[in-house]
Amino acid sequence: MSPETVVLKLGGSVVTEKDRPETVDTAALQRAVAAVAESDAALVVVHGGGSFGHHHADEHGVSTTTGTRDPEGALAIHDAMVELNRAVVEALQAAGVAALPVQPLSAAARDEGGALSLATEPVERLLDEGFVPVLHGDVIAHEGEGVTVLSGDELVVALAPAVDADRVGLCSTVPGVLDDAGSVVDRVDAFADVADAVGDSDATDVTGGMAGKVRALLALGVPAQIFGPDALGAFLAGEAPGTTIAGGPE
Ligand SMILES: Nc1ncnc2c1ncn2[C@@H]1O[C@H](COP(=O)(O)OP(=O)(O)OP(=O)(O)O)[C@@H](O)[C@H]1O
Ligand SMILES: C=C(C)CCOP(=O)(O)O
Repeated sequence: MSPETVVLKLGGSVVTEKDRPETVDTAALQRAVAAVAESDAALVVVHGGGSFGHHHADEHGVSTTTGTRDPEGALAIHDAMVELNRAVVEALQAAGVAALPVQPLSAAARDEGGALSLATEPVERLLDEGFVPVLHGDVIAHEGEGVTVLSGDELVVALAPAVDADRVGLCSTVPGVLDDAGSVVDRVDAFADVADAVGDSDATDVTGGMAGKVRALLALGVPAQIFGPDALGAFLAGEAPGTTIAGGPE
């Protein structure tokens, strides 16, 4: 039987110290990498910005909808993400994972309405050839705006159908989507279920924190899990920890 295909996002808040500019959380990254190295799945890994991308994007006033035409600002955001990507890829390779970087700036764009197009063939082919493509949130060309931020959550939504993912997981610092009382919500079928509870990130974050994540995953055709770092091994072993975001048409 061929292994299942899994799209996994490692939250920037997991692999970096989100409140300290451009700082990798080496211990957390190592724990995540160790769990990934144990997995038999055909994996596509995506990681977020954490204290690398968000801090620069915020400084240059760039979000997923508001762009910049300042090439130096755009390069500063991109370079920070490439640096984090290199740290993730090197940590994965050191653990024996056949990781290779894929940079969205050269593979994705938005139209005037913000709709994303992503060239997924390189990712599909790398996967077929036994590699683990590692993509990252980035800046991408946006019609009428210059460049805007592309979040890792959007990448997950675009990649899952392209690679015919069996499962999708978002590993963040929280154990799942939390309700008003702070308990993990088992399942979300529509944004209205959690609209009052979900909000932005606690740290500098230009892509919408948990609210953005839930909205993005609801657009997906397969169920997705949101869970914390302690549950990464369980998710990769086939369990459904944290919150299930039901996906499919709302
Ligand atoms: N109801 C909620 N349940 C859980 N987290 C919430 C909720 N409302 C807001 N949040 C915030 O959303 C954050 C998770 O989103 P965030 O974008 O920071 O995660 P990430 O994907 O791990 O990081 P990055 O965006 O850097 O990749 C939590 O740390 C918390 O601060
Ligand atoms: C801030 C940048 C460049 C990437 C954001 O990706 P995210 O952390 O997945 O939302």
